[in-house]
Amino acid sequence: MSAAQTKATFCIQNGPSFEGISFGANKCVAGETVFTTSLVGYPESMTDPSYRGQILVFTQPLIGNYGVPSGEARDEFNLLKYFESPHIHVVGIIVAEYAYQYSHWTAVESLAQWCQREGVAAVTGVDTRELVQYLREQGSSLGRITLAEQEPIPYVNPMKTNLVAQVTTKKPFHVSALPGKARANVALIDCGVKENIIRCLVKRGANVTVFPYDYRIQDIASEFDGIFLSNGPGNPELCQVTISNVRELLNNPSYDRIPIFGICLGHQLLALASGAFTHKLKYGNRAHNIPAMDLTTGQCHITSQNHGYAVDPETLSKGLWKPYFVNLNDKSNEGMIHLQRPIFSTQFHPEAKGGPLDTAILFDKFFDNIETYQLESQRKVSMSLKVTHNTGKSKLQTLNVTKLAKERVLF
Ligand SMILES: NC(=O)CC[C@H](N)C(=O)O
Repeated sequence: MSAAQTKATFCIQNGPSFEGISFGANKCVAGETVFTTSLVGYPESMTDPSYRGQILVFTQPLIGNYGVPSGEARDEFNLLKYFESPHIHVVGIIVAEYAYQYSHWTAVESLAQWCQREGVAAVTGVDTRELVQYLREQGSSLGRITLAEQEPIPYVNPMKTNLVAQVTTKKPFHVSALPGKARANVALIDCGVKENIIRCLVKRGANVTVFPYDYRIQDIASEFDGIFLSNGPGNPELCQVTISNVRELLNNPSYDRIPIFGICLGHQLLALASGAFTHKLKYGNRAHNIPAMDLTTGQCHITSQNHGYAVDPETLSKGLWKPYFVNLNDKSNEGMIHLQRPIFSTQFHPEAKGGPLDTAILFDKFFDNIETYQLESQRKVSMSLKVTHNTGKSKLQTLNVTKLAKERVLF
């Protein structure tokens, strides 16, 4: 340890302590301790709003060796090219060995510089094997990082707060498909959406209007060809306002053909809105190689995951919903599908980032549902034209999307 290095202690509430060296912000932090077994993708995981308030332990022993790409870089849709949101959401990270030397053609700074700039604590030199064995035995636990001589701060349980309210866009915003490529208008309820989910929609030709998590989607759903429910942090049961909005949407017979797709928290909220239950998993599933079997085909897909809660499949309302995917490691629920309507959701992340892209086909399935819905709606309009000479108002007339912000509104 050089003179400039600061000692750090990572303590688990009612559990072991680990001594290490700080390479992040000069700050004590507390949160829920979770671990990921992913080998790559630390910039994506750390900027994923679903990790809000957590201390993330990487089981991959060497972290930081490819540095951190630019948070300014944008793609052709004006979406962040390398990050999943503009800022880091974990409060701290724990690694076995921080790579002080980094090298990658996209890197603009080191992981240490990035953590320091973003006010995120980071500790290296921890035996993450021992730590993860403890977490697997005891379950996700509260933890805190204390630096050198600083006073320890109290443990905090972020799962008791409405984290979604912190990460959602504060005002609606709009991301357009490329000129000449638009084929659908999708409303996205932002509970902490990852940039790549928006990209997966716009690159398939959706004009995406993103709404705050508490926006009354049931009042404007008729303006859209499909509804998307995003991923997000925390306990899904604390997101009551979204649950009750989605419930109203589901219960409104005039929307019974509208396609809905939910991912991770979106899946859990859809389940709760439909009357099912969720529960907290012992230590969650955070990895890029989790096998999930499609129960409609028997095919197994390797999936990217990051969640601490799961839907109880036995509580899905029989005759209306059925489980869609199952986790082949722990048999937990990985999705649900409506038996009559074009609605489905997954616990895993088909958009990946990081992780395998095997299940990206589910976005195509959503677009197939959208196309069918568009055809059905056109047929209805032409029938009502014959009967009532209705002018068939074009969609998105009442919502002036051109006036909306073009990226998430943070404050
Ligand atoms: N990635 C997510 O959307 C996570 C969902 C939820 N916060 C959970 O931990 O289960």
